[in-house]
Amino acid sequence: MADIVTQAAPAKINLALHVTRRREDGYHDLESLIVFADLCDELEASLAGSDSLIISGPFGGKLNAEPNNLVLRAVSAFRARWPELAPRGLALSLTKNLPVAAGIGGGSADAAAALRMLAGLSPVPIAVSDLSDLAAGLGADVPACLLSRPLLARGVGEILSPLQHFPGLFVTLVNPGVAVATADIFRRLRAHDNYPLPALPDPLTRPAQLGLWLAETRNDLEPPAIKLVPEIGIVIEEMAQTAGCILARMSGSGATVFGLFGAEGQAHDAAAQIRRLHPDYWVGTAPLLGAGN
Ligand SMILES: C[C@@](CO)(OP(=O)(O)O)[C@H](O)COP(=O)(O)OP(=O)(O)OC[C@H]1O[C@@H](n2ccc(N)nc2=O)[C@H](O)[C@@H]1O
Ligand SMILES: Nc1ncnc2c1ncn2[C@@H]1O[C@H](COP(=O)(O)OP(=O)(O)O)[C@@H](O)[C@H]1O
Repeated sequence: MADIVTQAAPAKINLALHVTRRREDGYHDLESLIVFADLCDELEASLAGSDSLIISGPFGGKLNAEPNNLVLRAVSAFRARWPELAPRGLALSLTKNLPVAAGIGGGSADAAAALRMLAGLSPVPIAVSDLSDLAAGLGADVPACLLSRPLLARGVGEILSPLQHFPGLFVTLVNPGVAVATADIFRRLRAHDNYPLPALPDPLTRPAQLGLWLAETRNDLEPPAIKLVPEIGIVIEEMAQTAGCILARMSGSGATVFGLFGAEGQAHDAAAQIRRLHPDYWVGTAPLLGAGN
């Protein structure tokens, strides 16, 4: 093995999210168009006698390197499944660039990055598809994060259909600095039986096709989240008014809001505008990862 291995953990964005059913187990069936932005946490590791984790970066202070950290949970789950294929210990270092409990799946992306890293270190090949059930056991978003490419997610997030085509687009992400617990938003959700997503254009290659489709969709978690954190609604309105914005919406259970743009310059201008209005908010801009990833 190289002395140090690295894995990027890209931010997840729910471009559309319809909640279609509340299940007996308390979870909800969803239909979601999920994409990933080239804005990432970074996971690094080197071989060691036992596992350890240090956390740094802009949001490192929001997390503890305790056994319930999703990176360590992913390593434990992998080792329990394939004891003979996992290294004896890993000295892990996580650079936390993404806000925590923000609806962009940072923790899920970190867990998925840890699983991909361990699969890559295994002396016997392990396909990403072999990691899916381990991933689902760590969180509803982890299977999607394993793939980190545009996809449709169904069930609680474990039934995945990767898209073969996706237009080149840019996002501006804005987080008002309020952590939102996913379970809290599902608990506040009143309408559980919403209509499913409309069929996607096939092939989906042009931004205009996607824009028309998105106009027919929603994020069903947005109303309860705005009730809890009114800043979300304000940022959505501000983002929607920026030049070239194809869609302004909340991702996941919030509180991060995204603006979708066809041109990088438009996404940067929107970011600058939001930063002027809210100098204390986290604002990021990036291209979306394509279907070829
Ligand atoms: C809502 C979504 C949309 O992508 O994203 P986030 O806002 O968390 O980023 C995901 O479904 C979240 O995935 P993830 O964050 O991995 O969720 P989990 O840890 O498995 O679940 C946290 C809690 O959310 C609720 N939950 C989650 C997923 C789901 N389909 N139905 C639910 O009711 C459950 O109460 C669960 O206890
Ligand atoms: N490595 C990690 N990064 C972020 N959150 C983590 C991590 N490990 C555990 N968590 C916990 O997981 C929860 C969800 O975090 P996150 O994935 O950032 O939010 P969301 O699912 O809303 O996008 C938080 O309460 C956080 O404390």
